[in-house]
Amino acid sequence: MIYTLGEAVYDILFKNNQPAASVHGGSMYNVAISIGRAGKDVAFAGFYADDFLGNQSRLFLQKNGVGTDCYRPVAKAKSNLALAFLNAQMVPNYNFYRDERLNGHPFEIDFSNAEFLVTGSFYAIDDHNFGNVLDVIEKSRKNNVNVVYDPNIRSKHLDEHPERYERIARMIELADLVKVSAEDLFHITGSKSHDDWKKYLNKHSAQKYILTQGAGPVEAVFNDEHFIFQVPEIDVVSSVGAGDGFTAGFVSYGIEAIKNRTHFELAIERGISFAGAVCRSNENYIAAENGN
Ligand SMILES: Nc1ncnc2c1ncn2[C@@H]1O[C@H](COP(=O)(O)OP(=O)(O)O)[C@@H](O)[C@H]1O
Ligand SMILES: O=C(O)C[C@@H](O)[C@H](O)C(=O)COP(=O)(O)O
Repeated sequence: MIYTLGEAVYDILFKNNQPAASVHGGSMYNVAISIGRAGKDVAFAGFYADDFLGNQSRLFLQKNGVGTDCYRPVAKAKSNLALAFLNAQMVPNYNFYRDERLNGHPFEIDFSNAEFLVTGSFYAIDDHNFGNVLDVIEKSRKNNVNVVYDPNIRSKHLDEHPERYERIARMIELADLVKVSAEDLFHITGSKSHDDWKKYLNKHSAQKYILTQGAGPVEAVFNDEHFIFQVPEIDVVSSVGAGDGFTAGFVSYGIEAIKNRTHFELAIERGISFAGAVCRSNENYIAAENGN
């Protein structure tokens, strides 16, 4: 079983400044849907508003084979929204509208059958959620569940909040695998230099990490070994959820992905293939028929 933990956000996609599509989203929600569509055991842990969109988000998880026992309603809350303004390269710039009542709730997760816990994004470092997410990560580690962390940082989330940098560093230190994008590392380190990024990740003891760079190559480190993977050229319809698709492909490969170097490489190839499938549609996840 793979658990993904985070927030549901309803994404409204704008192209040429006009609404073009709307989909259930939120980084960890997207990861869960792709894994469910790939036919693997997965559950999403989080809290949804007990309104129309919130209830639709639960039904959509269930329809796609994602367990919802740890997805709990919050009475009187309103669903979170994100406006995603896509540029000519189909890369989003977000405006978020969040209801604070969805934050600050503790999780109850039974890790007895779990292989992976995947978490990250703003949700995990928010003032009201960080302690609860940290508790889940510590419990996962005690139960030998592999923790995958994706910071998924939008610049506005860090501005003038030094404590958030510390929280990201703490999560990196605790994770078994860090999946990070070039955009994340730029926001976290303030630098565009690969050397600075490596120093930062080493300083926080990231022994296994994967760096995605949009259309640029995927770079990965497995203990002391370094790998580079080219990404195929594609016609991008929407890159919202591309990184989440990558994570879904990687973890749905299976536990060997982070145990063994050869499987690590194969799982990255699978991640690239899932990410490409996500980019080719307006949805934030792979299409059900891409699931093998
Ligand atoms: N323009 C693109 N062309 C081809 N592949 C892409 C493109 N954008 C994203 N991808 C795929 O999605 C993966 C994750 O994209 P990236 O933009 O780095 O992450 P995120 O969505 O987290 O910002 C990339 O490694 C690549 O496989
Ligand atoms: O959670 C967010 O930050 C935005 C979401 O609404 C969006 O669905 C998303 O997570 C996209 O993530 P990506 O993989 O970094 O494109």
